[in-house]
Amino acid sequence: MIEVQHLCKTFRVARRGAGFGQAVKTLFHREYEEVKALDDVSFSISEGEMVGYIGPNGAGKSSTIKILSGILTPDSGVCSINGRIPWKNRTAHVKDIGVVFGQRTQLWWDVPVIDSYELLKDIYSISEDTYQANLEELTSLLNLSELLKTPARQLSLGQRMRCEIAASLLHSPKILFLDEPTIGLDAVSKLAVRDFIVKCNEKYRTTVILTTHDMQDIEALTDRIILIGKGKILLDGTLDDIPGADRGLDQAVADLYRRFRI
Ligand SMILES: Nc1ncnc2c1ncn2[C@@H]1O[C@H](COP(=O)(O)OP(=O)(O)OP(=O)(O)O)[C@@H](O)[C@H]1O
Repeated sequence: MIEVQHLCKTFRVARRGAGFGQAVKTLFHREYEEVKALDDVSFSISEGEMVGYIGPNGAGKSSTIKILSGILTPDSGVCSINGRIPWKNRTAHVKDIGVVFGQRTQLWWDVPVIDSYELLKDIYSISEDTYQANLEELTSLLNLSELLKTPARQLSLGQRMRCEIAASLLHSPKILFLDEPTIGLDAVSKLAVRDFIVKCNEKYRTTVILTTHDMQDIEALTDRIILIGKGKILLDGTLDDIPGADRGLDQAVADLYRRFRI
């Protein structure tokens, strides 16, 4: 279903020292540095799998998700999702996927959440029946009824995240990319969101790729983990493949990062 082979992505980043003198100098001579965000990344994911994509800050997780969702184009390598190349067949591809970026919003800031949902219904050409059924189910499972009439900018982070997750699922996507979906959620909301993701997977065989620093998300949601560090895949296996995982995943993952010097 998801086939990624030898993906590479390099960013060119401008560098300058601190201070006014350095700022003036860059007006005449700009220095650049190349950052290898992805360095020969390969993996494949089958339909219905729930995979935790983990790694330290700057490892390349979001870059991968952006390529898989068609937002970013790699420099080289192959990426095929349901037989499509995400960044080339974007219109067809976005109908198959749902994306939640914990740090970004897909809701229109100034309008009530329900108006954003209506817009998404038109954008994705969701039929009235499917829209109403999904909205009803998502509202009840994610406890949204009090929030739908509120503009996104007036929601707390956790309330907005619940609305974001619903927004990404209105069109019944086959694949869900979740980039830090429980960031800022209170304990009750975290459990509700995790529960909901498990239900989606069980009921609709939704494939889930989850990036998070929250190891409880990983324990609750995924059987398989892919570890990335400095743009390279370092481990692809189960939680049992992480030494010491049975004694606490946070410590075990921190030890793993140290062992790989990432
Ligand atoms: N648009 C960009 N321009 C320049 N460099 C970028 C850009 N996006 C990412 N990078 C760099 O690519 C590398 C990988 O970044 P990426 O966002 O994929 O990491 P991440 O694993 O998602 O990190 P985090 O856990 O902190 O979100 C980092 O060194 C980052 O600085």
